[in-house]
Amino acid sequence: MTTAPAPALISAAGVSLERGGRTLLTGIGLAVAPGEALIVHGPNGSGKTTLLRALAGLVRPAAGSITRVEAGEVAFLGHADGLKPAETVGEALGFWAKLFGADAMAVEDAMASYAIAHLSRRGCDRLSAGQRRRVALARVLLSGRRLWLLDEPAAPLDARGRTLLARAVERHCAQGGAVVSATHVDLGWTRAQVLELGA
Ligand SMILES: Nc1ncnc2c1ncn2[C@@H]1O[C@H](COP(=O)(O)OP(=O)(O)OP(=O)(O)O)[C@@H](O)[C@H]1O
Repeated sequence: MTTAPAPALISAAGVSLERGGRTLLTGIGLAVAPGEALIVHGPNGSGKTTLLRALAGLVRPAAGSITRVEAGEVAFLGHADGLKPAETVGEALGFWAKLFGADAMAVEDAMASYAIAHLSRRGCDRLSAGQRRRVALARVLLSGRRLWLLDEPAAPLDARGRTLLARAVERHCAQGGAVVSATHVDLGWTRAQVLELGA
């Protein structure tokens, strides 16, 4: 007996997107099932962020349809890291852990995943751009949500940070999660599907 393939966590069919009255993208179709990653690649201004925001339900398509798992299963990381300057890294991750129902062990794991344990007592206003991004990515990990939508997750990350991100994505997919990421840099996710947007 053959088992039916798992339904996609997110899919889009015939999607058109507009910004400022201008058509940006047309005929976009995609499907990302549990265990899969999709990279949306393209140069500056090609519409990657707009597409990611549409996939997250933050922008309404001008045409076509987008189907995704319920909002409580989606973790969206935009360009902004969303850290409070007055909090330390440990306080921030502790707050989110509580919000997501994660325990102290999960916080430790998330910090270890992005090699930020040594920053636990540092104020978020005293982090470098790459360190802030690592903390924001640790928050995505802590969320325990199945579908990650990541907009330029690696832009400020160094080579080590990108390797850690690739490993976290691989683990997430191996556990039945799925990831869609917009990027104009090489993420090194060798098994990901790629959707190439034009200039
Ligand atoms: N609020 C807005 N109003 C009108 N046009 C916009 C708005 N935001 C973005 N655009 C335009 O939409 C196009 C796509 O922008 P978008 O941010 O989706 O591209 P991107 O591929 O993510 O770019 P980048 O790599 O620079 O982040 C650009 O040409 C941009 O000028």
